[in-house]
Amino acid sequence: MKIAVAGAGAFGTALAISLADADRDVTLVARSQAAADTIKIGQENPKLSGCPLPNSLKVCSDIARYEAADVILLAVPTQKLRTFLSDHSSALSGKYLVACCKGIGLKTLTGPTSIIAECVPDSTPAILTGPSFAFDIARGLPTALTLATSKGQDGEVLQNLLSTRALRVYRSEDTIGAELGGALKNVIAIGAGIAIGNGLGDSARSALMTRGFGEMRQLAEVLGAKPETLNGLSGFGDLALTCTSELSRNFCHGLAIGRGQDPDAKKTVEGISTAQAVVSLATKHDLDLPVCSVVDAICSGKLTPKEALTALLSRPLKEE
Ligand SMILES: NC(=O)C1=CN([C@@H]2O[C@H](COP(=O)(O)OP(=O)(O)OC[C@H]3O[C@@H](n4cnc5c(N)ncnc54)[C@H](OP(=O)(O)O)[C@@H]3O)[C@@H](O)[C@H]2O)C=CC1
Ligand SMILES: O=C(CO)COP(=O)(O)O
Repeated sequence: MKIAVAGAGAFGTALAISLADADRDVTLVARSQAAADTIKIGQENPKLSGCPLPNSLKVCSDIARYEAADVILLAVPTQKLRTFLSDHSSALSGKYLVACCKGIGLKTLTGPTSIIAECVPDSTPAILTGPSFAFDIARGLPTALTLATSKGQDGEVLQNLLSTRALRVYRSEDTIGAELGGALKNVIAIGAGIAIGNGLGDSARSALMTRGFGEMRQLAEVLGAKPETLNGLSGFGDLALTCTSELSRNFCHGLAIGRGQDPDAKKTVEGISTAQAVVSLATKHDLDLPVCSVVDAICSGKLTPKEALTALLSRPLKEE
């Protein structure tokens, strides 16, 4: 099967390297010829420097590659996914479309697989998610991910295609649970970064992670996820990674805020828009999600970290 990777950022490039290393027929499709040339000439992507491309990896900006492919990995940020799919819907029809992004679309408050189904109705939507930094995947370090698609047979095809000797893909039919786990953990990771940056300590981080995980499960269940999916790689697994590593952009965004510094606005930090989406979903479904709400309030400048801490600590005491 032919694979095309849409979105020549850090994650798309890492997946393309890993699959080319495993002898898959894979093409990385950059947004512009200039971006493709930069990658080809340097034999590495400046967005993933230090990770050389294997010779077998094809790089181009030719969207005809989507028509020629059987499977397209969508490694564009979630808020850009709808535009990308709408712009290329005819080339993408009839394909396996595997979202590799972690977020909730602000327009419809739905995850990537719903956005795919809406924009390219005759495709097979799937999501690849779970604890994995682009650098780890590109360097062939052991990684385990979840591949979720609503039909088991399609899941098996994709599981076999995307697994390599180092990258172990587990299958699920719970697309909603898998995509919500990956999206929501970014919000909690920003909160964990704020706590650490603000000098609140590891115990505070653990409290935020645990209470935040409860909010992830609560919202996901209301939206139709299976609770056990949140306990797996795409939920708990990715939460643990992202809340504890300075390789995470979401965690580092929080760290900067907690330290009173300006976060790097050029980085892809999915948790900011996801926090906004979560607040809208909480209102719609009448849910109390205090950790996600204060993260959104801090990111949008409505609360300072100190005010957010006071708000959380002064909530009424309750049973766990
Ligand atoms: N980096 C990581 O370690 C991991 C990332 N992810 C997820 O992967 C997704 C992408 O993140 P990541 O690769 O790191 O982000 P990057 O910022 O490194 O890359 C995003 C890429 O998407 C491209 N892009 C944006 N809009 C379009 C479009 N309309 N058409 C084509 N390309 C487009 C950008 O191109 P341009 O520069 O021209 O705008 C850029 O190359 C996120 O959802 C993230 O959560 C998941 C696991 C790990
Ligand atoms: O999703 C990731 C790890 O699984 C990457 O996290 P960041 O987007 O925060 O860098």
